[in-house]
Amino acid sequence: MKELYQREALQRKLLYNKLQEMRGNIRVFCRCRHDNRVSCSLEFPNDQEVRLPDGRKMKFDRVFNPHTSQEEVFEDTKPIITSCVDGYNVCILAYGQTGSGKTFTMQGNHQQPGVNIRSIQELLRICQERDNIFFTLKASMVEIYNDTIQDILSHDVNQLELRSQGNKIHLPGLTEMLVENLDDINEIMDLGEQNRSVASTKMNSTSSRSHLIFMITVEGQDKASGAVSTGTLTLCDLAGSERVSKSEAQGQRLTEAAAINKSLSSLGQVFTALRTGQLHIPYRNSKLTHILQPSLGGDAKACLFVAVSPDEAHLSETSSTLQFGSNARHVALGQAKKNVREKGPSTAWNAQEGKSRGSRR
Ligand SMILES: Nc1ncnc2c1ncn2[C@@H]1O[C@H](COP(=O)(O)OP(=O)(O)OP(=O)(O)O)[C@@H](O)[C@H]1O
Repeated sequence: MKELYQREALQRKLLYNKLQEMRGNIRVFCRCRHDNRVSCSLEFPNDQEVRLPDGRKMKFDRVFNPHTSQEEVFEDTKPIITSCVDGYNVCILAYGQTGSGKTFTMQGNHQQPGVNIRSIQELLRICQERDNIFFTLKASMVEIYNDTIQDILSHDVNQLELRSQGNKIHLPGLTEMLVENLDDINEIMDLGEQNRSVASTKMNSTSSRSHLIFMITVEGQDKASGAVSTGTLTLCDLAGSERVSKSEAQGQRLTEAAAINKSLSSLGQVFTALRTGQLHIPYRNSKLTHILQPSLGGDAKACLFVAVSPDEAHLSETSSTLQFGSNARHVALGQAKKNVREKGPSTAWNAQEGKSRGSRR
């Protein structure tokens, strides 16, 4: 009986995912962080609902309670992420107030790696498995601080200008690093972390006051047909979403908070415009939404993590974070399209060309 129920539940879940995929809905996952210093103010009646102390229930595509492991979180995200190997643009965003577990979910730590590292590992595994295709993985990392974009993998942490052409965006001078194995991943992560802390010290700020965007481009050339597919995975750890009035910010902190609020509300406006089918989508209202345009612009797949604290003291932020996620669930990007070119010279670097580090776009 139990087995039958589990099979049916799995079947329902697969059908639901298929339907969401056809509509192109943004998948929204809610994760409540673990914190043994406080008792949890939220309840989790099942794996799709969260109940607030006032009795309100919010529904998401998946709810992860404070005891959910990094492995379990990744398992549910994996199918979306790995579709970039087939030429889709995929975007994963983490939204929530400071300290709610966004960085833990995305970056994690050495013992409990998060979505970022697990994603590249999984992409490398799939690329190795498909031996009829030459794959090239390249990684870039940028930080958006006070509406300026900084290249976190360049040694002098260059400031970058954003150029756009239709739905495409370009960041001339952006550092791209070739990823071939686990050592490359660790090297890139370490360099990013080091440069990020140098940059934030220079700016007298903390890294949680900026948005971190990690991009992985997967280019594959079919050895037989020559067709080339290009997929991009954009992993975005957003700055904390708390309100200025609550943080009582002044001076530089106030400027930072205002830039964060502006960019996060631009993100909300983009979601609203997409949800209500407006002709004009205001991507250019902030660097954050502008850089994310190809990932939210109609032919991509997107997944939003809303991270919340279990602490009763943060209930009002928790409630507004959950509301943000709930609104995003109704955003339909349209059915995702693959980026595949028939035959043609690949820009993919294959093994014979050797390793090109720190090459530029
Ligand atoms: N699910 C979890 N299990 C165990 N510890 C967690 C979990 N989520 C977060 N933490 C811990 O809580 C602390 C704050 O988390 P984290 O830095 O990820 O928050 P954040 O939302 O990214 O904050 P900020 O906006 O300041 O960057 C960290 O010490 C982190 O290790």
